[in-house]
Amino acid sequence: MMNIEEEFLKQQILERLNNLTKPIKSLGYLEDIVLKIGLIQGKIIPDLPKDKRVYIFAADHGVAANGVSAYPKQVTYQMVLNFLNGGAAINVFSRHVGAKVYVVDAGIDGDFDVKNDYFISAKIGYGTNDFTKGPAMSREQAEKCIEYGRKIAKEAIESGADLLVVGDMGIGNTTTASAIAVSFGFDIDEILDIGTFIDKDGLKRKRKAIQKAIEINNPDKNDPVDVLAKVGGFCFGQMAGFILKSAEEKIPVLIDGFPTTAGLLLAWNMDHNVLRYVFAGHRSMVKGHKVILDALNLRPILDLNMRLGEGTGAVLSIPIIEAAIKMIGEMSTFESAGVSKGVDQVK
Ligand SMILES: Cc1cc2ncn([C@H]3O[C@H](COP(=O)(O)O)[C@@H](O)[C@H]3O)c2cc1C
Ligand SMILES: O=C(O)c1cccnc1
Repeated sequence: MMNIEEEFLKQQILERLNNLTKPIKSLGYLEDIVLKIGLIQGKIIPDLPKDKRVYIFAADHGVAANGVSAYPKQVTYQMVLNFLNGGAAINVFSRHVGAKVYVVDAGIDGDFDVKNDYFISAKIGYGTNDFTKGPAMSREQAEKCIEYGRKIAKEAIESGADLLVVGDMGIGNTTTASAIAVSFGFDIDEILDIGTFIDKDGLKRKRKAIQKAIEINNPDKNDPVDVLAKVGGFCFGQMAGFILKSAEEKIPVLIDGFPTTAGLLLAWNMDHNVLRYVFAGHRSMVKGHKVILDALNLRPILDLNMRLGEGTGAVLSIPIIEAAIKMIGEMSTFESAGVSKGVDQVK
């Protein structure tokens, strides 16, 4: 619900958009994007982001022991080193758009001996328990995840970040994300996907693991902390806390593919208001991604047949957001350019 000032600002933004030298609404979704950013910043002409950052929440999952991913668990650890060395897809794309890459150890099964300003140790444990055998973590750990995620967002914003991106890394992430989604009532048949390209048998094992997780843990869909504790992962809880805090501080936050959208699902179940600050950077190829985005009424900016994660799709959407901001700030109005308005616009 918008208050009177927000409603007034919205009208002012729409009036400016309609006075720019273009047919009414001809810039489509770009106009919606800049309206949302304007309402977030409380300005008709929003500022361009000056400090763009992606935070990759990395952790291991006990469920990976069930053969639910096409890759071995060690890849989580190895990819973190790759991120820190600047060699992953997210590094390349972030350099391209001028964003900084931060890596969070939310609970990887391994220790890091790195001193790097872009590495954040927020370890809750050495991977979660296998949730096909019992809860992934304790309720205390789940609460700690949310708290750590909030703290990471707080520190990011206090040190100047004005556009945040959520990224994920963790072998077994799409299984855990699916278990979270199914716990909240999504149909497994609409959600289940091959993730990093598992084969038919792997997909069967994945389905079984998700079903077993729900069956034996009985997560309470009205209690998001319970869902996180029973069938979640350390990185998912931290993503949720990060999104909640970003929204509280009125900083736009971009989600990426299926796993980060499961993080949003947890946050949304704690506070529906987060959606005013969240953008879906892209739609990934994972089947359930569209299903969840549609349920949240979030329209993705890009649709590039990607299925990677790390924040890659979201980071690539940043130039579109920037172009939308430049559009409202730099385009001439009909008056300033001496261009004739449409017949219906002339009163
Ligand atoms: C080399 C490599 C780099 C990645 N970067 C992101 N992911 C992505 O794949 C994982 C989830 O897929 P699943 O649920 O099938 O295990 C996550 O780590 C995700 O970020 C990667 C996966 C691999 C193998
Ligand atoms: O949707 C994603 O972002 C995704 C898909 C497959 C593996 N990891 C992430």
